[in-house]
Amino acid sequence: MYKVLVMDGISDMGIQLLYDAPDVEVEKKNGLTEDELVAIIPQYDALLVRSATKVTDRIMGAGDKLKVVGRAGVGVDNIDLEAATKRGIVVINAPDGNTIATCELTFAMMMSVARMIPQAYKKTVGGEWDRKTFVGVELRNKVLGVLGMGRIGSEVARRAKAFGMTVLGYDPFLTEERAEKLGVKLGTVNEICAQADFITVHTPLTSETRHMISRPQFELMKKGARIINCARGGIIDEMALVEAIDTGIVAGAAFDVFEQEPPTADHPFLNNPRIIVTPHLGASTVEAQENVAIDVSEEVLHILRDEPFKNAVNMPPVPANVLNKIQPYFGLGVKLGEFLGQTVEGAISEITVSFSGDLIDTDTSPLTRHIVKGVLSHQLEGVNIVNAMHLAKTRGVNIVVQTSAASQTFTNLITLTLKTKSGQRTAAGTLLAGYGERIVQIDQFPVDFAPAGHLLLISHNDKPGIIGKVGTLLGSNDVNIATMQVGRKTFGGSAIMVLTTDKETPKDVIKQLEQLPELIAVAELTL
Ligand SMILES: NC(=O)C1=CN([C@@H]2O[C@H](COP(=O)(O)OP(=O)(O)OC[C@H]3O[C@@H](n4cnc5c(N)ncnc54)[C@H](O)[C@@H]3O)[C@@H](O)[C@H]2O)C=CC1
Ligand SMILES: O=C(O)C(=O)COP(=O)(O)O
Repeated sequence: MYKVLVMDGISDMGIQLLYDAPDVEVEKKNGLTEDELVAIIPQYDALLVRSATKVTDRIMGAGDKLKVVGRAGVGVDNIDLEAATKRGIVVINAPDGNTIATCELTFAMMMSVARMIPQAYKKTVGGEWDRKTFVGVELRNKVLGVLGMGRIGSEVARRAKAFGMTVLGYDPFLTEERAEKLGVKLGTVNEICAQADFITVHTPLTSETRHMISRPQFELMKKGARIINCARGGIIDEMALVEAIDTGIVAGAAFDVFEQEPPTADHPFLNNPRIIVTPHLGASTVEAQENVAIDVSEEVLHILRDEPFKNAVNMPPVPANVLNKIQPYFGLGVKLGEFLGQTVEGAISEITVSFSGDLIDTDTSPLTRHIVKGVLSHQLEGVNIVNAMHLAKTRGVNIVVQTSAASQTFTNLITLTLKTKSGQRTAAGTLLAGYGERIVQIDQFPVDFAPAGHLLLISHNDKPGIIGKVGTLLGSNDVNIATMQVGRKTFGGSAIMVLTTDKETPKDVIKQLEQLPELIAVAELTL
């Protein structure tokens, strides 16, 4: 039974999938301190959060069983990604579910700041009928600057066109073509600051975007500019904004997010009549909360059940067309890695993976992760596809990936070579239509067996009677042979024997096998 801890008031409707899962037990908690989380996290396999819970290195370090941290939302700045990656914890988010909610809040904020609705409301309910103070501005014919043209920024730009606004956009990944499609003119941050009547930011908070709008940008702005931040506190320099309001450059600002959340009671935004604020409500709609919770629950279930999942924040994304092509090879990749990893002794200095046949024209890096995971899993605990490459790198293992011309014999072939101090070993595997995963080469010997169950890998000299001796010895020790494969290059030369047995061969039987004069080496492998 997997235990999932759900924090931060994630939508119950959205996580119904988890409640319904027969192999999952859900617990909901709120407002735990780091210490409290550290104390209880060892029981859980998955942790689900919104932005309130800071998922620190300490918490993940204590999460002995923790496989996945799910963020029911976009921003993962509250999760220590590096700490997760080094521990092999998958971090997933739900990037699409709250786009519209946040875009619509941005518009609500833009209109509120243009017409001073919150200020007018406050006076009116206070008994004052003040129609003079609240003369606003229209959006029509104004210039809107959008910094960050991703999901939310693009939706904001679309809607702004309907309001008759001219939209200027900045995003390092925005092509001229896409900008044209959206009806957006491209500009630099400074150009946009100089021309816009309204500026809204929709980037993540990174070292590049921190204080992207600060004193120098405010100095460029038109008198009367209005600023909106429904993305992340810190993208706009809060103190510089207050100054720009005091000096009359900025006429008004609307902030949903703060550099520190919640802000302290003496935060200068909280009693400034030109600044309106909300408590990080961008994603807070019934629809968005349901969407993000559904998305994250689906992915969490996949990860817990070891099923393929779409996207992880701490792993490069895999496009659907690539995934469709290489996913069938994941199992083979892991098995091949596990198989060969068990045949070598001592530290591995190099892992070489060579793809041929159907696998040459596609991005095979996700498959390489599976192979490396398989190789390392015999030597290291807790290795998975998230941390496999990281663990290999930190242990100084060189990973070489090659493609070779189409295989003559097989439609697809993965060849794996492991280098250690004492030499190198190679194995190749293929996915054979109708037969599934097969290992078809060990070192220089052709073989053909399914990489599963208990295996005995025997190197020997090709002499008459050797197969009988091995069979008799195993049989007399009650080890039943399920399949047997013998590979040799030349008559009477060195050869290899791969046996699958119905149960693990006891250590003392391996010792007896090793004493047969024709045998060079015996290895017991379990896959
Ligand atoms: N207030 C709230 O409750 C919510 C806030 N957000 C925040 O809104 C922001 C945007 O979210 P999405 O549009 O979903 O993300 P997204 O990833 O689709 O878009 C972000 C865009 O910012 C761009 N970008 C990155 N660095 C940049 C730079 N230096 N200058 C200009 N552009 C840059 C990226 O290229 C990308 O296109 C995120 O910070 C997210 O956490 C999202 C949902 C709710
Ligand atoms: O998705 C995001 O990035 C958000 O900021 C939403 O945060 P929340 O889930 O409402 O705490």
